Amino acid sequence: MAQWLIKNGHLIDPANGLDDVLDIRIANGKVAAVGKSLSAEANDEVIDASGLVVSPGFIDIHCHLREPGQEAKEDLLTGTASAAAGGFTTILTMANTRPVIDQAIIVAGMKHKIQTDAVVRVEITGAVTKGLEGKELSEIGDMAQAGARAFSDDGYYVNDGRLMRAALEYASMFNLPVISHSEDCCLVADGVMHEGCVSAKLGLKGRPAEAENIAVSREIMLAEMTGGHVHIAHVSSKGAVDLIREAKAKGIKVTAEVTPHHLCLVDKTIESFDSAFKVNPPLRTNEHIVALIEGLKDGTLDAIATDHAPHAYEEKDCEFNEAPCGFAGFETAFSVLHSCLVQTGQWNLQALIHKMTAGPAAAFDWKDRGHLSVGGLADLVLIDPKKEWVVDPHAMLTRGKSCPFTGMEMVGQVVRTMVDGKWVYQDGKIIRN
Ligand SMILES: NC(=O)N[C@@H](CC(=O)O)C(=O)O
Ligand SMILES: [Zn+2]
Repeated sequence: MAQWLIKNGHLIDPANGLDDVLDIRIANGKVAAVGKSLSAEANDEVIDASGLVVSPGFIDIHCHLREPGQEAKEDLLTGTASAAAGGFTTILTMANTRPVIDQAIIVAGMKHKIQTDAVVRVEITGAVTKGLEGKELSEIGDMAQAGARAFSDDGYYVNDGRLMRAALEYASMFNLPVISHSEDCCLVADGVMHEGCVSAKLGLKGRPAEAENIAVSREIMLAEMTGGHVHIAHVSSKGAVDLIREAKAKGIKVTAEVTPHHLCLVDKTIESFDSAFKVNPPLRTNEHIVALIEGLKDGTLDAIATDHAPHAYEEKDCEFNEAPCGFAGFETAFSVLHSCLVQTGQWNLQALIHKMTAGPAAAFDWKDRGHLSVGGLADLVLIDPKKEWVVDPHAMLTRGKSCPFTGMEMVGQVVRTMVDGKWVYQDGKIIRN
């Protein structure tokens, strides 16, 4: 197996408190050494990482790989290639597939397919309810035993509080989180964008922030009642941030994530009627963005998650009201946040890397990921923090070519990704080992 000595990079490993120019040696798929001026051993291939940032591989706890069943949108090959290009070495894929991942046998089938097709580590979410129908609990225990790492009906709120309570109780027996897509179904009904001045002006039906706040409060109360771990997906409202902050202070087991698009885009973009901006929960306003950034800074929000939700271009290429929600997110995530929040002085690179590595790992208690400890997994990325590029979805590896960041100028990009001690991505290309 190849051995690597990556020299002179700016190594940022928040879990280990490292932020310095350091060398790192990789051997046998593990981190063999981290330190100043390490000397190459026989068989080491030396990489000069001067000017580059070396980070633990990113962890995405919310994505949609569309397999099984919707391969026109994405599959394990294209989805994990896209993840590798974005610097993600572990991703958690959601259960809203066809068929829905709601039985142990489907989890097992996915695990098998992942072994042959995936270039990054893929973890699996099982559905909370059978067929995501919100009527009957799925076989949570069986799926946990088959290797599911979380449970979620993402795409839908589990409207029946009794089912959500039971899901939290069962999942907690396996120490696994239940991930909530928190939007009250009745309040969002057929809304297509954030409810506010812009939706009123455009005459489009709204999804109020209150729908999210109400949904989040129930989840917090059920987590307190059951002692289970609830994780709030794609937090987008100020009210939700406040509720989660309060719940954490009380010691309730709640964790939360925020997406790059909710941090960097507002509802006003929809004045173009471009369906690339259509997503659930919807893009909101600056007031919400300020609260989300505050939530990241004070630890209320544990992780950045992409909610990579690709659709075939033809599906998105239609009237705003008719278009499906969501878009690809892996290949823009780091660059968008680096350009939009770090370059503008609102945040710093160390904190951004923390929320993409140690943050998600700690939220889901994935102890072997999100750090570059000696003896640990060699999952890492090299980032060129100065690289300038323009977002062009047609140059991306995902099949989801509709992207709300199209044409935006970026500063900073992932240039190499290593999983398990092997390079899987370099300068625009996937390396299949
Ligand atoms: N976020 C979205 O707008 N869409 C997601 C579902 C989801 O995460 O809610 C999808 O699967 O397309
Ligand atoms: Zn969702």
